[in-house]
Amino acid sequence: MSAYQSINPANNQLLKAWNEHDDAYAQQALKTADELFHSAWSKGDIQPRLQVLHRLADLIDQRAEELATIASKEMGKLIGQSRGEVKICSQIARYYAEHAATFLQPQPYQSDVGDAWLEYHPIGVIVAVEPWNFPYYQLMRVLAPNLALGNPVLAKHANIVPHCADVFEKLVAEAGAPQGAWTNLFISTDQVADLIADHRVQGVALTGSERAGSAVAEQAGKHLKKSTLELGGNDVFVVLDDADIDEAVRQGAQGRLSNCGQVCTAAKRFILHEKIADTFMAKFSAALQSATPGDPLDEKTTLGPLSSKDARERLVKQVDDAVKHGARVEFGGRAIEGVGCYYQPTVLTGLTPENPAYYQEFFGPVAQVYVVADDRAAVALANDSNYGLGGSVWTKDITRGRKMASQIETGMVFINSQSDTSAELPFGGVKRSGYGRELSDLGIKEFANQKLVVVAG
Ligand SMILES: NC(=O)C1=CN([C@@H]2O[C@H](COP(=O)(O)OP(=O)(O)OC[C@H]3O[C@@H](n4cnc5c(N)ncnc54)[C@H](OP(=O)(O)O)[C@@H]3O)[C@@H](O)[C@H]2O)C=CC1
Ligand SMILES: CCCCCC(=O)O
Repeated sequence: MSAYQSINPANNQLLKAWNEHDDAYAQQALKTADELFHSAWSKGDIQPRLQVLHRLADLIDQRAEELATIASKEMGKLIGQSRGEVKICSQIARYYAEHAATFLQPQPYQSDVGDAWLEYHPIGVIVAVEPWNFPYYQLMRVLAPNLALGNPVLAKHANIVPHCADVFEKLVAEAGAPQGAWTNLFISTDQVADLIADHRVQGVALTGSERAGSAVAEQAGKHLKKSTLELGGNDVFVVLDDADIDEAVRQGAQGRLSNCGQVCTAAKRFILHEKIADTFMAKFSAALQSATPGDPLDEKTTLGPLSSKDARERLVKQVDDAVKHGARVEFGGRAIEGVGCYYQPTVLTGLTPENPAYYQEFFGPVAQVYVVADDRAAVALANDSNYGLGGSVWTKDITRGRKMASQIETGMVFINSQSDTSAELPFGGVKRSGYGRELSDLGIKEFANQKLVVVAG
């Protein structure tokens, strides 16, 4: 049976098994992509490439409901959230269509050596290895900047979202991109390693687990290829004593439950100032427990399933282990019996550094809650993590919030908002959350040859 299967996690029904691609197919895809890189498409005028992105954005807008429905059926995201993901994909495509030419303008450097400037050139074929949790957004974050720059991309998507992978490839072709600009490959991890080793591949972008990131980055490093990694996160949601409690509760519950908690930048560790902890917990608990499980395609559903049986089994074991090591379940803590991969909204307290779960990301509707006495303790707890992706701080005193944001060791911090993403904002982390930045002017330069040219004075 193929590794690539569309299975609806709301009812565990097999929708379709997709044929895997063999080595010959992957090699042909690489040959086509490399030939495209050496053509006028990649090295010539940027405008034809930007026109494709404009048309892609329009196509996505026109087919938004079809695309959203495919994603919700294949990985369980609530239909409204799938619509939101599709919308940001067209935003990203349009953003690079409108701004890439400016980002890639030669940048002058003042120098006594002579008249100096930096040029931005594509480097070649890029491999993209992407996860299921945002089945279109993760692909668009790589496609848009690299298509604008001129790097062809070979994409290996997660094996549980093949329909999303297939329809994305078809959309890019329908938007007018030549064959080789974006190729979806239903291949194995070994075949990914073979591609990374090939001299025609110049870089690899991965979003996913530390395990996958470590394996892919090792292969990239071994073959001296540039890589970017966007891995897990264990983001804090710090609520200080002067916070807007009701808004913090609304966004904290939304953040923990969105996409059934399967978001790398979701609020996961709730750090509450002791003066407001009881008030926040009462409202937060009510908000989490009010979530109603159901069919992700039903607008009334507020709690979808986890993405797969494996994802739920992992979460069940992870919470059970946390309890074995001393964590307290304030409520939830169990799989929801019945059809589908559902899990109860859960709050864990009493986690100490001696409990392995203290350092773990819960990729599901499971919140860790901590109470602290002051800002210093909040920062110390926030930074006691192997991850460094995002985080949010809630306070009416913006100076206080900015100070804390600067002290939290992550790649992104939001003040008075849950973590978010938008095409114009750099996205990425530090520590075991990976390296590199996607989106914004930074994302288009990660796989660019930033070439210095100097005319001697
Ligand atoms: N940062 C983020 O946005 C995300 C983070 N995660 C993290 O990953 C954890 C597990 O999720 P999971 O779905 O297993 O994510 P994985 O990391 O296993 O999958 C992400 C992608 O990497 C691929 N992959 C996995 N191992 C290798 C390898 N050795 N070489 C090449 N490609 C590889 C997967 O392919 P295949 O599907 O075929 O295995 C998939 O395309 C989550 O609990 C969460 O912590 C998960 C999703 C998104
Ligand atoms: C809306 C936030 C997107 C986060 C993408 C991720 O989980 O990697």
